[in-house]
Amino acid sequence: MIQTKPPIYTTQHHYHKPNQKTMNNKFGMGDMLTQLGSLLASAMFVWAIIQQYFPYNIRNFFDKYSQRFFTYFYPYIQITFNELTGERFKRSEAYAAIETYLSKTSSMQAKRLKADVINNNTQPLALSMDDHEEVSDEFNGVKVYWASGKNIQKSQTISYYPNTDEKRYYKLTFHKKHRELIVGDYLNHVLKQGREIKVRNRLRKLYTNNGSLWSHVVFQHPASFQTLAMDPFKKQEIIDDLTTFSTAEEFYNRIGRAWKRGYLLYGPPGTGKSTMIAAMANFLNYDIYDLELTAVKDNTELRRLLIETSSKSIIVIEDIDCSMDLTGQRKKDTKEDEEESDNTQRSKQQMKPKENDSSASKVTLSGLLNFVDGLWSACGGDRLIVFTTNHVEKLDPALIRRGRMDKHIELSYCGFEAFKVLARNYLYLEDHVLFDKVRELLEETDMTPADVAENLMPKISPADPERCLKGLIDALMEAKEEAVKKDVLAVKNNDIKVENGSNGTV
Ligand SMILES: Nc1ncnc2c1ncn2[C@@H]1O[C@H](COP(=O)(O)OP(=O)(O)OP(=O)(O)O)[C@@H](O)[C@H]1O
Ligand SMILES: [Mg+2]
Repeated sequence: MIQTKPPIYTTQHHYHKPNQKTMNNKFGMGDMLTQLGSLLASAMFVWAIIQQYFPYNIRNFFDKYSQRFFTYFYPYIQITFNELTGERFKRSEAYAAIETYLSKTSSMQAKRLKADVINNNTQPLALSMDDHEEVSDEFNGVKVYWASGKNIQKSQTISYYPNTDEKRYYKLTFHKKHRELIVGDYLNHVLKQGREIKVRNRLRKLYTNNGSLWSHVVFQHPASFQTLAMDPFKKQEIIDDLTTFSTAEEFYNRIGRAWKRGYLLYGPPGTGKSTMIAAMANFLNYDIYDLELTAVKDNTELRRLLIETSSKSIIVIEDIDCSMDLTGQRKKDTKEDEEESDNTQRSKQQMKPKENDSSASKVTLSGLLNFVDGLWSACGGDRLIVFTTNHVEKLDPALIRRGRMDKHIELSYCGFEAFKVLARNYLYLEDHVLFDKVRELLEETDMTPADVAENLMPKISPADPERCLKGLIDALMEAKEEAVKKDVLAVKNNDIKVENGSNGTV
């Protein structure tokens, strides 16, 4: 319920007195309180005069004793939260949380507001009540009052420019009979809510490491689970898993496990692994730390980097199989692997430093494992770690066992359900006569969502959905023919090898 009432303020010091009528009704003190009210009013008048005309130290003296006098009769408790705290006058976290918490109430109740732009216009204006405004709030049926104010101390030095020291504060007023509730549950609620809103409103960051240093840019990726093309049941399962994880702090505490979760995303290039990470970050409102392992000198540097990551973040290691020499097995098979891998994979390998390169990373598998379930787990707060790979079979089982990588998600070639998401996103199409043909071809051919998306991309303006679908069908038929040709060739090669006495293995 909203209720505003004019605050009573003196010119420099501000004293809040809740509405007299409300007090009478509420506490039934009748005439006695009316008289007390006029006594208080006269005292405040005298006080205002003192504030205006007396030197600072005399004012201070009167302040001290008048405060004691008021407190004696006053049935309300007041708590002040100053903006600046500590020796270095850092901005108080409590003040910031209260400001954020009161933003919504202030925008509805206060008559004078301050506005600020947050997040480079990506969010609505942040409103807070101006100095000397007051709003009310309710918690478990108990009404409390928040007033904003500032103390001004005139500078002692003489300067051409007016130099004042403004100390802002929020003052919380409530009846003393609710002391326990307000000081305990209510203030916890205010601080928690305030922090949560702040996290929601903050600019998220994408960190990348240059050697042992993180640098960041603002993370603004439009990917979302809505636009991610994949099987809807699988998608929902991932969303539920993320939601459960992000709200399970108490659960993790209770079972004595660090609040972390590992995801392994695997699948061919262009199936949406990186897109899914962006969608996860947007869904959870987390920062992303994109860790380039090849740029990390050794395990010590890795440790330092990881300890610096903040909570509510996703730590990503892309193409984990190419990032380091994870297993002896892989080293042995390198030659064969390269023959097997497709062009994209090969180019990824080429971008990584050579094994005998002296500047190559000396991060080891055990260093990484230590971080996944050792050191890293000791840093408080919720963190997700996501590994991606095109070749899950090459990873050391120790790295991806449950507990380290809790959830293994395969992102694969485009199915019909995934195609429908892309058709909706790219062409605003829910259904079309050509959909049946697309379904049939998708079942017979492997095409990545990236390729399907490229074919659905309108090439002319305004978009012609039928033309795009026909273009996709042509591409799918072409891919099907290619695949058939490849199969025929492979069978032929095999036959030749068998004729020549080879056992046909490659
Ligand atoms: N499942 C998908 N849903 C929506 N768009 C997708 C999907 N998969 C791929 N795309 C589109 O294809 C592009 C490439 O996808 P992405 O980079 O996520 O693939 P990847 O699996 O990370 O590939 P790589 O293994 O090469 O890193 C994206 O920009 C996105 O537009
Ligand atoms: Mg990728």
